[in-house]
Amino acid sequence: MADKIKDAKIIFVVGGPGSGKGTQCEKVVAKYGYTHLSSGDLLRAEVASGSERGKTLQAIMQKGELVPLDTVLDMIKDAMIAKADVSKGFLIDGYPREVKQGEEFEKKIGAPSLLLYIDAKPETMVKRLVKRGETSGRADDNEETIKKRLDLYYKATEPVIAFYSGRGIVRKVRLESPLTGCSQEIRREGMFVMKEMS
Ligand SMILES: Nc1nc2c(ncn2[C@@H]2O[C@H](COP(=O)(O)OP(=O)(O)OP(=O)(O)O)[C@@H](O)[C@H]2O)c(=O)[nH]1
Ligand SMILES: Nc1ncnc2c1ncn2[C@H]1C[C@H](O)[C@@H](COP(=O)(O)OP(=O)(O)O)O1
Ligand SMILES: [Mg+2]
Repeated sequence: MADKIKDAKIIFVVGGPGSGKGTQCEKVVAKYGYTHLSSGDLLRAEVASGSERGKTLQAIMQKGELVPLDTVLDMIKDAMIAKADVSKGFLIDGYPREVKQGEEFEKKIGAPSLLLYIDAKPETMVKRLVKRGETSGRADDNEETIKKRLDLYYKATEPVIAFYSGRGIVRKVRLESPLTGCSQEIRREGMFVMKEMS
């Protein structure tokens, strides 16, 4: 089974909570037909199923903490296998959250060819999540949990970017509005990323 995804093209999508990972992934899917797998969405689907495992996960996510590595990695792997025959590549959104998650993914599945780093200012992320919380129904889109998620992002997840920068596969995407404030260099970099996807 796992053989099916042995040579799959893998792109990690990393960024803070509310940085726009899901939004950017949708654009890449529309343009390049990659399969989008969001660790948070997979976990929320498990919670929605009402399973015992889902209840345990819900309690962790509500506090803005990370669920156990094995749980999330198994879910991603199963989802990849299910899509292997129809997929030209995978956008893995929200994973790795810590360097150890990246190492385990590479041992069990394979190495990423790119890491898209969705960068945004902390105040932008908080603002977007508070706004999203008005309608999202997500238990973690409240100010207290948002602050915890942000702290954990800087502590645990930012080192992931440094780790993969050493391999030269990190591409930074910064799309904070207004877009007119975006430098030429960043625009070019954005296009470079897209070219590598096709
Ligand atoms: N103004 C603006 N809003 C954006 C942009 N990208 C995303 N948003 C909004 O910001 C919120 C968060 O975006 P998501 O794509 O859900 O972010 P995420 O990184 O997947 O967040 P998590 O699901 O919390 O991991 C949503 O309400 C989006 O509509 C952007 O480029 N500009
Ligand atoms: N790779 C991962 N490892 C552990 N926990 C994860 C995970 N991805 C998601 N989670 C859990 C903890 C997060 O607070 C929660 C929501 O994740 P998310 O939808 O990616 O949102 P965010 O990036 O805003 O924190 O799910
Ligand atoms: Mg998301």
